[in-house]
Amino acid sequence: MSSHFLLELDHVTKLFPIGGFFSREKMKAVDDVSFALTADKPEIFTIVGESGSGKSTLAKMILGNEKADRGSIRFDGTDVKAVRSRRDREAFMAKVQPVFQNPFEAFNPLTRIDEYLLATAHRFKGAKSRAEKEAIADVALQHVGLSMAEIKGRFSHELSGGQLQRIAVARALIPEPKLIVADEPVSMVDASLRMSIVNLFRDLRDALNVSIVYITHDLATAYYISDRVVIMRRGVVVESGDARDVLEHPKHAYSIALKNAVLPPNPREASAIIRLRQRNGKANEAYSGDGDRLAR
Ligand SMILES: Nc1ncnc2c1ncn2[C@@H]1O[C@H](COP(=O)(O)OP(=O)(O)OP(=O)(O)O)[C@@H](O)[C@H]1O
Repeated sequence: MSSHFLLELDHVTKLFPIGGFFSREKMKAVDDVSFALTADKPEIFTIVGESGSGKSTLAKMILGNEKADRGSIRFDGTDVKAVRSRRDREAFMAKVQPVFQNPFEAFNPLTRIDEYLLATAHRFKGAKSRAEKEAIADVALQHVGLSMAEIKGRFSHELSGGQLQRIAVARALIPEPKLIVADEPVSMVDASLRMSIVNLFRDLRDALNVSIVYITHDLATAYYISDRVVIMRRGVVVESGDARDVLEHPKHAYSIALKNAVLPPNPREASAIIRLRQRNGKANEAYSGDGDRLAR
């Protein structure tokens, strides 16, 4: 019985074809991943890994945009594969909202920013009059430290990346979701604003009881806001647990390398890591022992 889980991934695997049109070979982008978020208490659950480790594929499967080849993903007790009709899909999307990496791509430069929020208020909250839509949008904006008065009539190029990402979060809040899946939400945001955006997730967890799946390659922000983490390498979860335990005392060679690559203990070690990266192309390839990625 799994109804006490908000989100439950059970041995999830995703395969992608490799080697051209006639090849039958497939690689495991996500390989036998299991974890669960309880419905009892909201949390920030972070998926950490370098580029290509399968984080975004996992996010797409949780959002129902990619289907798992093996295993199951259940949200609020329902298999996301069973969410097929338009009506079920809308209901699912109201509960599980995405925030994407690039806020500049999320908004058409020719459309006024407030129009997105008003359209979302209409679609998910059934708001009809402009005043009603604006009131809903304003409440969501207040949660991210903005207001309708500040953004009304403005276009995306008139706002900073940080402001746009806050507006993207506000839009995600309008349907009153239970879960936000944020895929690298601060990597395109100015470094000086990153912490304020990730802090926002913490505030939302506490104020609105929303759980966050936070996907990042950045251990610093992961350490700062996560309740629990999983560390992924080449599709596989190599380590998981309480965020402080895992990030302060990583056990797997890859987690240790990832931590050292972000926070080099001393300059000599940092240079060694850089040399290793240069020699191998990627830090990933410097650590073997997790098997290959070909599907069998
Ligand atoms: N649609 C696709 N078709 C084929 N291969 C894919 C597809 N999407 C992802 N992959 C491959 O699956 C692997 C995992 O990719 P994914 O984007 O999930 O990783 P990631 O950890 O999110 O990395 P990044 O941060 O660079 O996006 C990569 O080797 C990628 O090339």
